[in-house]
Amino acid sequence: MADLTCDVAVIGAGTAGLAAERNARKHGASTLLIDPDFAGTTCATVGCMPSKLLIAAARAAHRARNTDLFGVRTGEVTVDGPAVLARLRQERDRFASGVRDSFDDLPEGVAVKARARFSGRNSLTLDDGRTVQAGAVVIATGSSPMVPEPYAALGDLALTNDSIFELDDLPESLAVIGGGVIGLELAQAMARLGVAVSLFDMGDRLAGVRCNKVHDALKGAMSQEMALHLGVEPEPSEEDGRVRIDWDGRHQSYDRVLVATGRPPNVSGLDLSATGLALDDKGMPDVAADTLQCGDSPIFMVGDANAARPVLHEASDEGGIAGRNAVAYPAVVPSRRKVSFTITYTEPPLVMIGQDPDDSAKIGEADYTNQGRATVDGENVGLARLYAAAPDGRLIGADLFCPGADHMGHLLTWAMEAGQTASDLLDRPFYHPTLEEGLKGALRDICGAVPLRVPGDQDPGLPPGV
Ligand SMILES: Cc1cc2nc3c(=O)[nH]c(=O)nc-3n(C[C@H](O)[C@H](O)[C@H](O)COP(=O)(O)OP(=O)(O)OC[C@H]3O[C@@H](n4cnc5c(N)ncnc54)[C@H](O)[C@@H]3O)c2cc1C
Ligand SMILES: NC(=O)c1ccc[n+]([C@@H]2O[C@H](COP(=O)([O-])OP(=O)(O)OC[C@H]3O[C@@H](n4cnc5c(N)ncnc54)[C@H](O)[C@@H]3O)[C@@H](O)[C@H]2O)c1
Repeated sequence: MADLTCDVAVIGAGTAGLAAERNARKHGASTLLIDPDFAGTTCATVGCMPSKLLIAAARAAHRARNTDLFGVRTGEVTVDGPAVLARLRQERDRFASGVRDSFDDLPEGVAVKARARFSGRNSLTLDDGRTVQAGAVVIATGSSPMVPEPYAALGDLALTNDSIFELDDLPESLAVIGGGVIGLELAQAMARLGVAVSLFDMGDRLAGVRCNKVHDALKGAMSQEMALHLGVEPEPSEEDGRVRIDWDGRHQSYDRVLVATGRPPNVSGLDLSATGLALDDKGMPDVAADTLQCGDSPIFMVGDANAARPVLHEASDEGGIAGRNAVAYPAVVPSRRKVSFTITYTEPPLVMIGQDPDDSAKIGEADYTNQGRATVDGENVGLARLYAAAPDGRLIGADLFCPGADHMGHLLTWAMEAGQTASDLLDRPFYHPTLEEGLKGALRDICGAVPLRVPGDQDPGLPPGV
């Protein structure tokens, strides 16, 4: 006899799990939300929010140091590391406590403070010895930093996103291992805060950028702010209380090392083999993207745990879809998934939207190195590449590394969601002088290549600098 029973058990009280539990309860289910800590989400505590707070401080320092261009003299700019980190933690703690307050709104008995593992398809064992029998289970256990053994052996000298925001002061020097999203965002922020940063990646691509031209622009910009070592195998060791990195017959010492080599899903402690699901060589079941169901089982997998779209808004969407389907099981209903959209908060931001362009795609390009508004603001760097399907000219994807890419990326994603063409977008008003105006050239390229109507009553000239 199980100690606890419910219609839907959700494992993990992060963004995805909270959404799943909420939606299952909204659809009439009795629910349990199981988490060992209820500490707040990864996003609020060690992810999106503290990293963006660090980036905000870095932006302030960078702007303060770069006023001469405008004839504005500020004198020497100093960065007070403890003050930067104190503000970061103060705001971060407010975000995290907001999430923790939301746990108090859960109905009596829903929150179960324990670590869960499967003992069968519909049954869980908790680390306090209790058992749970559920009609359906949603796995929302998130992901954790992977720390390769030689870095783990460095003890406190090795940082991850779990520990870097707890530092009392900024290090003088930092090696960053991994040029993925986390490595890139934090490396640039640290460099702008005055830390001497070297970034190492065993691959040749930063942040998985798919477009060569965009990658060249990103790499060029980053290499001006940090020492960039791509396609190398860094080997760490401890030397006189510091971190020594050896690579390609060279070596250098750093105060600390940030390990940003990926965040695999938290599945190893779940005993998924007890579910009878077929598992791949990474121990992962097959998860349907439109229902979040594992095979035809009553088990659903959402957020970073399924490793498909490990960003916040997708974790939230997936939780919602799985929560509803867990109640409806076995009559699950597929949901339309949104156009994929990621922003890496470098400066300028790096944005990837939608599909890879195949050979038939029509491509438009906008150069921001001489664009009007970007030049006015002294931020003229990078480019935007837009992809459209032939023969109709529908926008299907984009890669941007340019000022304002985080905002323009939203406009483009929304246009793709609406099935709009390059011509449709050109029919919209473009204010002057804006970064959005820069996209006009790319949209016209696509209209010419498809070919597609360039709105007939539109002046083909461009205002200064566009
Ligand atoms: C440094 C960093 C910066 C980021 N920046 C951004 C950003 O700017 N924008 C963006 O969109 N995304 C960003 N992300 C990604 C985003 O934070 C994640 O995609 C999102 O938080 C994942 O939510 P989740 O619910 O899947 O996992 P989590 O919030 O991690 O929740 C998982 C929960 O499962 C619990 N758990 C684990 N195992 C068990 C078990 N066996 N039993 C019970 N409970 C368990 C954990 O305690 C945890 O509470 C960032 C991530 C990082 C690390
Ligand atoms: N702005 C955002 O939305 C945002 C910000 C941060 C993180 N995230 C999420 O967090 C996830 C994890 O990010 P991440 O940057 O940790 O992982 P990642 O998988 O994006 O990048 C890891 C990098 O580390 C390199 N690497 C792995 N092992 C190595 C080794 N031993 N030596 C040298 N290089 C090595 C890989 O080649 C890769 O480039 C991302 O997929 C992203 O979804 C999102």
